[in-house]
Amino acid sequence: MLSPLVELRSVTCGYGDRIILRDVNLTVPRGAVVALMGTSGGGKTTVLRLIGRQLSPLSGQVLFDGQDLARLDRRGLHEARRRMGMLFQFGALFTDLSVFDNVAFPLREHTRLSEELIRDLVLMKLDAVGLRGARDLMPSQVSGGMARRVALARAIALDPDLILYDEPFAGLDPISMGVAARLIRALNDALGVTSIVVSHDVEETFLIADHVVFIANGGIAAQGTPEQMRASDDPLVRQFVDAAPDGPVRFHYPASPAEQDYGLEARR
Ligand SMILES: Nc1ncnc2c1ncn2[C@@H]1O[C@H](COP(=O)(O)OP(=O)(O)OP(=O)(O)O)[C@@H](O)[C@H]1O
Repeated sequence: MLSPLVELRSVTCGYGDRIILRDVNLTVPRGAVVALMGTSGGGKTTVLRLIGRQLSPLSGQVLFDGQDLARLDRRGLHEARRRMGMLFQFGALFTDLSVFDNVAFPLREHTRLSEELIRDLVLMKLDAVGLRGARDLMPSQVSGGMARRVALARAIALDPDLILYDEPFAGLDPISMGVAARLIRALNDALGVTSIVVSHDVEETFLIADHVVFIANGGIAAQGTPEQMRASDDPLVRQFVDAAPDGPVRFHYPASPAEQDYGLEARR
């Protein structure tokens, strides 16, 4: 069996004194679309940061293609990151560059390919997301859904092995959401990559994911195929799948007791 492309082994991490994930083990098989879902603030984006090594674990290991990211030197880390395409929430296109130049940017920045070759590659990537014809438009002239697809073309410009998506459906209308979801799956399979998708959108995510991981309360609360998750009787999974407002997910960010904050105790 092939080793997983990404693996978290007993990872504990946090920001400052605050522990966000405790002793987490996660396996992302090659070629799979793995979805990270769960409570707001639960640590989904934190997992992406660990994989990009924008954040280092306090203990445990994060492996990318069998290599412990913490042991890589600058060059090794640069190489590893080059193999990861990242697509963050609102795509963040360079507003003063055309669609074409946005996609060409990483190729110009990280390779010494000729402009002629870059042109072919950019048009291929734009074609893969259905936007070859939009190459000359400026970001202000494309819709939100199209902008997301341009950002995706840019994220795959350097032929990554892994694509990390943070909330790729946020702010999209239902049709663009469906298009984006199918595109993530289609690109995953056509390019032979591995994808990790952080998302709140159960329908779209379950449609395309091979494996769903629910992150809550400092760890992995549940995981399995979308079918297993749909059939699960875990209250947390149910709350998500049924989009129920009440359940084990807490609405409040941890805080000192309200009485104390409002000074009611002192007034008594
Ligand atoms: N740079 C940071 N410094 C301090 N705390 C942070 C930082 N980034 C995130 N956090 C905290 O870590 C927790 C996990 O954040 P993270 O962004 O991973 O959550 P998430 O599951 O992606 O949430 P959401 O679905 O709301 O985007 C949150 O409580 C957040 O406040």
